[in-house]
Amino acid sequence: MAGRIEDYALIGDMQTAALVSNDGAVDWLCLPRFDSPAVFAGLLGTDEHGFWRIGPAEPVAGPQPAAQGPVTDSGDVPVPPVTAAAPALPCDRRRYRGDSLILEQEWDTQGGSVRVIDFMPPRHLLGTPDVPQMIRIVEGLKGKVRMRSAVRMRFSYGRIVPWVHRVEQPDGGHRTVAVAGPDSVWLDGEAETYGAHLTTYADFTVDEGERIAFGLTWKASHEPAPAPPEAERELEATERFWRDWVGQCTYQGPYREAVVRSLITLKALTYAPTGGIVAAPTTSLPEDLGGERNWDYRYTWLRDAAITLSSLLRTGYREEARAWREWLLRAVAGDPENLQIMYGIAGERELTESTLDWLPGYENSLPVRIGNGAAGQLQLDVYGEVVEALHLAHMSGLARHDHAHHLQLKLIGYLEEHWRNPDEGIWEVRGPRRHFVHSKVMAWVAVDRTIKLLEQTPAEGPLERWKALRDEIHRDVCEKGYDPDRNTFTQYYGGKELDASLLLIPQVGFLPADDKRVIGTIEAIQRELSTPDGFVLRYPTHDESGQNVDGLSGHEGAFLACSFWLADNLAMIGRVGEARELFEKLLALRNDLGLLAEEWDPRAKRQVGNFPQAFSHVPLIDTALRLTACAGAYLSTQPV
Ligand SMILES: OC[C@H]1O[C@H](O[C@H]2O[C@H](CO)[C@@H](O)[C@H](O)[C@H]2O)[C@H](O)[C@@H](O)[C@@H]1O
Repeated sequence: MAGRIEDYALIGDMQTAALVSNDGAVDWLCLPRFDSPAVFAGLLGTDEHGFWRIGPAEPVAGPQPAAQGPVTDSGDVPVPPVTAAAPALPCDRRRYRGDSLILEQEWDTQGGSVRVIDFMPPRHLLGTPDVPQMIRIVEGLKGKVRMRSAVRMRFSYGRIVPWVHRVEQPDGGHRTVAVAGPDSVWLDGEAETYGAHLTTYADFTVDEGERIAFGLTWKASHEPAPAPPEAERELEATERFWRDWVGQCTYQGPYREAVVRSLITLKALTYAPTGGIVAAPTTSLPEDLGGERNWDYRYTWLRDAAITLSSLLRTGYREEARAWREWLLRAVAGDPENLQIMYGIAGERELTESTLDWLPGYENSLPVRIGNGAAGQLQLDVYGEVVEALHLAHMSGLARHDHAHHLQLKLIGYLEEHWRNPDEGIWEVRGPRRHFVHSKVMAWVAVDRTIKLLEQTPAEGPLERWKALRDEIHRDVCEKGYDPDRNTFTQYYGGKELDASLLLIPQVGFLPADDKRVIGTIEAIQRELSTPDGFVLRYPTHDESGQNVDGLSGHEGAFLACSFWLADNLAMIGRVGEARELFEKLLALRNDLGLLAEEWDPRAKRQVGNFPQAFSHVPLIDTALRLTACAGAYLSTQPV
């Protein structure tokens, strides 16, 4: 059974990622890409939908839970029956190894102590870019510990039981292959395996100082068998890769641990071959436990990717920005009329939404969706976010790119014609299109940054006309999107509702932070959209009569990005103590490994939504930079 969302750790190779529970189970793994069907989908169902657990097969140290089974007359503890797949014992400690994506989980048992080291070597290190691997090394720390590995592969998101057979190995290693349709998955290990209950087991004992490795490799099923992984060599190379990557970080402030973990997480969400960035590596982790607010995030949203790039640029990472700019130019090639708000990680446009009806869902949250219908929406803010990212890339010294320049001018040409239209807005609301204030503000950003570009470079463009356009949008928002009676901007023109995306108004420079309308909006959001803990909802999901306003049933949690934006705004208006307090409360919501989902359920006191989520880690970094700058401690030359 799947654990709480915060029980999971992320490992990945920058082409796909796995979630590993604190009981040693890999409950989510899509192969070979982030958006491929999962081979382990236990996260969205049960063990029947696939998992790979490695953990102790003997009682843990200390008082025993009832389910451990009797001790025999001889004093031996029986190996648990194979029907139980493997005992699921939460580890006693876990951490990432230094600043890396290498996970270490440790258990203390009656026989001793053991560590399981999990990682996915970045594929360019392997020289076989199309062949993902996951490696798990069991290390004896103390005494002698009986262990069990249980692998249940279920291809096609838990639906297909593959053909599994053992393959003789000349060197005495143990190899099993599972095949179904286009996929083959190869399990290598130094321990002998046996099959039972459509599961592959290995029971073994690890002594102090001993290391026993397992590897799982995906290959297209029509191709020759892959070489077994060289676990220790790949561990070393993976550790070196992350050490070198983190070494480029320019941030040295007081929140370094949180910032670095967020940066590593963002890097893990990038798809290395193309420069695309997924919003999260999961689908359908619910925003409302047991509800229908379940979405597939394994795609590249222009919005999420653009803000991710801004954070990476601000902390010294230029290569990712260059790669994403190339991705963007390929993905959006063509008429700006056809711009989508999101694409596949290689720029695919067809992201048709469907449901996987055989999966019971995470804690019965149905439906489980793949694809995302939001791909067909109109979200005008995206133009602002993309142009802002291109602008920042330019300001950070990334070499001018003629196509990027041309694209930017084309986007403004499109906006000039369309900014007056209603849209679905930043929150992708599945209700009627509206004149969302945030969308108009971001249209202003797009025009503003393009004017700055034209002023700074010898490029051609209708500068005066666009200056007039910029003024017109500004006037329109201030007239129609601001409620003078309540001294606050509103969610949409003529509406009364608030929206946390309005917190971006001072951040993007639409109005200065000390403008009374900005301060009024911040205070109104604090009053009307805050949870009792002081976190922030994106918008009210219900009107005064209790009706849902976003086309969906149920409630959602506090939106973590918006809560960071509030902290950021408070710092901008000089309420730095309050900002710091809120920021630190938000940091405390991270799991023990520093990871954040999309939302926080203030009633259940649990993380909810897809995990880990770029849209949460980006504002964490941005607010950390802001607070550090407020303290005068951020000495980098990067813009904040
Ligand atoms: O809640 C409704 C919408 O939720 C998802 O969108 C959210 O996630 C996106 C990716 O991080 C983000 O860009 C967007 O601003 C969020 O609202 C979902 O993908 C949508 O289909 C859904 O309508």
